[in-house]
Amino acid sequence: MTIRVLLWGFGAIGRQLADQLRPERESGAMHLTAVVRDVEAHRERGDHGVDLRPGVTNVDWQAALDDVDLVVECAGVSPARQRGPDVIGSGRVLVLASVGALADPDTARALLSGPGRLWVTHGAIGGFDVLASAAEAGGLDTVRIRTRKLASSLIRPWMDTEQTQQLRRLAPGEDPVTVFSGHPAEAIELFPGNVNVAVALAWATRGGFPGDDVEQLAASLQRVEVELLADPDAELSTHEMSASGPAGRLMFSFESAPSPENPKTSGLTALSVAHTLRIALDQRRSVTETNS
Ligand SMILES: NC(=O)C1=CN([C@@H]2O[C@H](COP(=O)(O)OP(=O)(O)OC[C@H]3O[C@@H](n4cnc5c(N)ncnc54)[C@H](OP(=O)(O)O)[C@@H]3O)[C@@H](O)[C@H]2O)C=CC1
Ligand SMILES: O=C([O-])CC(=O)C(=O)O
Repeated sequence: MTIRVLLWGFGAIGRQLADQLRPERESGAMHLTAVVRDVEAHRERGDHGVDLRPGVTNVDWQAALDDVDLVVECAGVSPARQRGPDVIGSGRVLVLASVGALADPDTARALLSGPGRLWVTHGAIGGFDVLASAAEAGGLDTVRIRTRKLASSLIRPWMDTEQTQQLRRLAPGEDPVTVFSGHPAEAIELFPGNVNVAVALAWATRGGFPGDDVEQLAASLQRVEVELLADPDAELSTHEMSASGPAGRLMFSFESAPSPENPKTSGLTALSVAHTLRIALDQRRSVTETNS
């Protein structure tokens, strides 16, 4: 049986993901379709073995959804908030790359309340098994993440001229500039393409029992502390995480090669999405077999 997967977002992550899924595509186990805003422009860039179809209007979107079994979001926090609840509402599985969408409590509630199933990717970072185990046992008091990226990738339209110039002029060898310090929900509003990892960390360390997810996540988003640095020497995106409490002191450091197509995004993200998608498919298969 061929599983029909919809890629929602066909940029750096979507294209790298399509390449990662080559074995499934070539064996006929999976068929990939991507909804894009400009089919011709994407065709010129190469389709990576994926069918391209327009995804501009609600009608396009609904038709695409009707034709697939499972959706992989790699479009951005704002589109994930806008259409993610429809995917879950349709009863389909949704694999989420823009984990920052969960920082909004209404979106989190909609994405977690079914009837579809949400899979949250670990994205550009990891170590979530041990962090989740410690958090579930009440073993963490502090959870921190410090992310360093190239200054040019952190310039945002809302910055004033002075801040924009400061980031533009930051030269190799100079001290990094802190562009954000606070909690993930505020960070993701300001830097939606850069700190999904911080919301993913809050999700992983929410603790509690299944069923309390939205409330636990809200508390966890208040506990996680985020620092985002514009670093002129950050050739690789780096994420340093630390957590401490009765469980001990846990430290993780990630220096990830950039995505082949988008230097802002760590290449590990698409690998995480491929891994999560394969787990989701495996689980779906075993449920189908049990029910048949
Ligand atoms: N969890 C994690 O660790 C990480 C998560 N991310 C998340 O993944 C997202 C995608 O990253 P990346 O692939 O590098 O980004 P890109 O900018 O390379 O690609 C984004 C794609 O999404 C499409 N898109 C954007 N807005 C919409 C919309 N409103 N409706 C439909 N399609 C849309 C774009 O379409 P078009 O081609 O038409 O412009 C493009 O194809 C990021 O925005 C971020 O939220 C990223 C890095 C790490
Ligand atoms: O790719 C990365 O290094 C992390 C990132 O952009 C995000 O979390 O949004």
